Amino acid sequence: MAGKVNNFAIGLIGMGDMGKMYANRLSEAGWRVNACDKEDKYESLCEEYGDRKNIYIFPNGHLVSRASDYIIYNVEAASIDKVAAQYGPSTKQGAIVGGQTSCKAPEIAAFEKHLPEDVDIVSCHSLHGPNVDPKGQPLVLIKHRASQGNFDKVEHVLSCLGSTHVYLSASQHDRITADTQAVTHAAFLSMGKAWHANAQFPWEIARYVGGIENVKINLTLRIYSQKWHVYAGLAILNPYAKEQIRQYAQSVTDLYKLMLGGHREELEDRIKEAGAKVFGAQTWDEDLLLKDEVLDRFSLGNKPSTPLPNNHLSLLAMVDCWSQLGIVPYDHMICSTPLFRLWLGVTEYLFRKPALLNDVIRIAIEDNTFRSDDLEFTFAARGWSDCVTFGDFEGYKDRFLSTQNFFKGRFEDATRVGNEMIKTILENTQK
Ligand SMILES: NC(=O)C1=CN([C@@H]2O[C@H](COP(=O)(O)OP(=O)(O)OC[C@H]3O[C@@H](n4cnc5c(N)ncnc54)[C@H](OP(=O)(O)O)[C@@H]3O)[C@@H](O)[C@H]2O)C=CC1
Ligand SMILES: O=C(O)C(=O)Cc1ccc(O)cc1
Repeated sequence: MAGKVNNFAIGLIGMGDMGKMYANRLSEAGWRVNACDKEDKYESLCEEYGDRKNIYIFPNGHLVSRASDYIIYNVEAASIDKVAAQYGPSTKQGAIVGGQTSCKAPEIAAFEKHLPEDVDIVSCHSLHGPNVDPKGQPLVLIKHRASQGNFDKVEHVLSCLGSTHVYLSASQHDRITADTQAVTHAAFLSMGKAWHANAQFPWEIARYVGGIENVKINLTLRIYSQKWHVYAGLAILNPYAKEQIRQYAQSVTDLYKLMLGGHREELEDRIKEAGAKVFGAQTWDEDLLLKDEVLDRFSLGNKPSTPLPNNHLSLLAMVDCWSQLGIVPYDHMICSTPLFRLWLGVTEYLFRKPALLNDVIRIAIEDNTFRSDDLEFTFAARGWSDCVTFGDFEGYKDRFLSTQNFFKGRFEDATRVGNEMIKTILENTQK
């Protein structure tokens, strides 16, 4: 398909972080973009985009929908039903509609319910945040109700992002992202909650500085510096996420009890069995995915001469969780976010160094110093799991915002250091 399809206009409903990223990229590629957010943002969006070539701001989604050939909803996952009900019936005849929300079950249900029958449905999901270069990152494309011609048009339009296209059904998408995203976030959210509960800034404590601790700290702060609704939406609304997050909390609890009870043999067997199930079939490259010299560079604090030991409950539980659910995380690489790749990288780091893993198991049994930290981590994992199981958006929001507030003084530093870290590690791991 050559160039732009005759006067084919893209509509964007929702001009938050992701909507703006799409608007900028698509307009730069030469597409006409009709965009809106809520009516009260009309003036400020007109000011921001007034002299931008190819971007036309409208007061609301009715006006965007009737003037556009391919409309992408970029709103909060929890609002998709309401917003599609509002603007769906105004969709131009024969147009294509899609959503870019992180969870597809509610999005597809909303489109089926509210869109006229002559409208095709092709959804998408960029598996990265708004400040990451989309080039080479996975972009899921879902041909839910569409002619091949219309699907090809969508693919042609979105090719300007330079992402790697992944073709899935809505339910395959939700199953995979429950693991790559929802469980990964649950682990980091729990670390943040536990540090907060113990009033610790982890970069100030010897136990938490250096090596893989830097990854944990930087990624935790990165998540807490973002919008709560993104994380709440993709966990609470994903039909598969409840089970996976529940298993993570169960694995944390089981391992913590084995540590508390001093059951060394049982702990060791369970961890090593889990490791064999998850990593056993891997043929490793010569190099570790992550290296100490690299990881040590990205600290928010000063590295102490003798860092204190750590039993890495959060990592052991992740591998146990994958093992209990029969998940091989490498099978999900097609849908991996940068965060997931780093999380898998640190678990791999631990499990590929037998001496380190043995040491971690020994510390877990013998060293009582961190029982209170681990207790808070266990409570936190259970708390997030309960929120998700009960569909408790308000509880999720309160839990998220209180810890966001605790860490907020360091978000600027953490984002700077975290961006550098992610860039360096991902460059190293893509070689
Ligand atoms: N942030 C990320 O890393 C990623 C997010 N996503 C998904 O993309 C979607 C958007 O996320 P993101 O851009 O980060 O979130 P934002 O909160 O930044 O953007 C959502 C925007 O939609 C607006 N909106 C809500 N209702 C309407 C309406 N009726 N008409 C027009 N606009 C409306 C919101 O306004 P208001 O704030 O006033 O409600 C807000 O400006 C979410 O579903 C998210 O899950 C996907 C990939 C990555
Ligand atoms: O990498 C992650 O997991 C993030 O936190 C960024 C993110 C958030 C929501 C998405 O739907 C996709 C990516």
